[in-house]
Amino acid sequence: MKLSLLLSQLGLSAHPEADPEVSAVTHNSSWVKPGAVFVAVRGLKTDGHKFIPQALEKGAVAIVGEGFEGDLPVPYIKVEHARHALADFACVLQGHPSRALTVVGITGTDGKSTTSWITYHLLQSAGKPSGLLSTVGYRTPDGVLHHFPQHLTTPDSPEIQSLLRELLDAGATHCVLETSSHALELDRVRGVEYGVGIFTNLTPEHLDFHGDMEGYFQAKRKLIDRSRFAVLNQDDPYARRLTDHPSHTTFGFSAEAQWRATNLQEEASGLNFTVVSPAGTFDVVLPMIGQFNVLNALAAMATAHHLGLSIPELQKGLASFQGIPGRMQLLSSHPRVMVDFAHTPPSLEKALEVLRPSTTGKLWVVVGSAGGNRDPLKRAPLGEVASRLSDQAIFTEEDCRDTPIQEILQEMERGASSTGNQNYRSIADRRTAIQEAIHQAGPEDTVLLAGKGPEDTLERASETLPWDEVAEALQALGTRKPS
Ligand SMILES: CC(=O)N[C@H]1[C@@H](OP(=O)(O)OP(=O)(O)OC[C@H]2O[C@@H](n3ccc(=O)[nH]c3=O)[C@H](O)[C@@H]2O)O[C@H](CO)[C@@H](O)[C@@H]1O[C@H](C)C(=O)N[C@@H](C)C(=O)N[C@H](CCC(=O)O)C(=O)O
Ligand SMILES: Nc1ncnc2c1ncn2[C@@H]1O[C@H](COP(=O)(O)OP(=O)(O)OP(=O)(O)O)[C@@H](O)[C@H]1O
Repeated sequence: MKLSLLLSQLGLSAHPEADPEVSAVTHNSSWVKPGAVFVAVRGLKTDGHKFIPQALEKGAVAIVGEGFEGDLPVPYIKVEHARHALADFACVLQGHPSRALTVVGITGTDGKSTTSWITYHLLQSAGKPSGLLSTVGYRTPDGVLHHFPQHLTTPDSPEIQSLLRELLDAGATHCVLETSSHALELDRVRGVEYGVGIFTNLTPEHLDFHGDMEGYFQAKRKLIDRSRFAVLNQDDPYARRLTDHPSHTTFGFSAEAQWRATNLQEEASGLNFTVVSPAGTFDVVLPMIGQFNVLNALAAMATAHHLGLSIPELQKGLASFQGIPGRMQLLSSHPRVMVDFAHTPPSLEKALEVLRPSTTGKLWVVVGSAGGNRDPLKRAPLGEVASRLSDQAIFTEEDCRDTPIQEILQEMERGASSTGNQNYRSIADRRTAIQEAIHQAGPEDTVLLAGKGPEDTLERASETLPWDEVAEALQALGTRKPS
């Protein structure tokens, strides 16, 4: 697109001296490719204007900024708000893809990824070709999971707009977009037109960035304010403040919620409950662990119903949900084997606490701690949590890198010994440790394989081995003696 056309679509005046062809826009000088417009953003750590020379060296054909003194060999466009300009340029370059998609935005402190994945699955399984952008990666309508080069929940506006374009071109009619408070505050989603906005909950997090809870709430509420339809958690006091939205529904356990769950039963194979809703009263099965997932499922169902799914489609979709790769992923029921990426003491604690109530037999955990310079102080606390909250803990390798594995295992055992329990041992080889746990577990036991989750490598000394935790677990289940 010619720069003059781009500028005219944005209501900015053209530059008579040159009219280059523009192929992309970016705020990061190191990502500039020939033909790109570089937008200099005054950031929290540094000022993008300092990197204009680097952007020019890399082939930028125009510069956008809030104030630059000096001569430039390419057109310079002065704007009041560089982050707005970044998003606006990206929307125009990609042809405003969100206008042709039904976009579902999901925000909240917890449950964004899970709710996003369930919503995507419900839409897909009802035949609505959909895309998904979440912390875990993005999925195209063919179901393939791709990973972002950056590890952000919601990437920057040029990446969002080009992904929405990619999804539209791949035939998507709907897109589920996990929308972080950082993205809302930093205008990464400016120009995205949301059909539905879901608010899961709000508890203290990221207060260094947002200042206080009110600032955090005000950032999150932007999603709801700009969505045509809102899906709000009736059980959450912050979400309840948004019920003045002119077109909304609510979900929760409380009696006032329009979409509510009753008769909840948590079994080894998952959650069974009855949904009472404006669409009707019906039973559902969700193959997930953790009662908070009932709320995530209710939000996803309320959204999918608003977008036209019938009760049988909701029931069928929920029952066939396979979880998020490596996040409390349920692989079998007897014994119940779960793969989860929990690799810090608090996340391991939470995972074991979630599994305990629905474990009728023993609770096993296989867990390691990374080597190299990766947080050596967490090794003993991980051992302590594993021993305190499980019945049988097996300590093993987890990317030990150049640290001798025995050193890591001794630290984990030292932490475990502080509980006074005798319920732990170490098996250095991860494959053997997984086999041992799965082979020894009784049919009513739960085995949590923690720490690796969806990672695809295992780093051992100077070697990087290919690794697939789910495949390892399935292999061990396949060689288990029938019980
Ligand atoms: C705190 C935060 O969100 N920071 C974001 C912010 O960065 P910033 O303003 O500090 O940027 P800066 O480092 O000061 O640099 C200023 C400008 O100079 C540019 N620059 C800098 C260096 C250089 O060599 N060349 C260059 O062009 C930068 O690209 C930037 O445009 O603006 C950047 C551009 O939009 C973002 O990429 C960056 O996200 C950083 C990478 C980040 O880690 N963010 C995390 C905290 C985040 O956003 N997390 C949320 C949610 C997490 C959750 O819910 O758990 C997420 O959506 O992932
Ligand atoms: N609705 C919920 N309410 C409270 N806690 C939840 C809820 N859903 C999930 N959790 C907890 O939060 C953890 C993270 O869930 P999820 O990945 O869905 O959240 P998230 O907001 O997307 O976070 P992230 O962006 O890090 O993925 C889960 O492992 C679970 O322990």
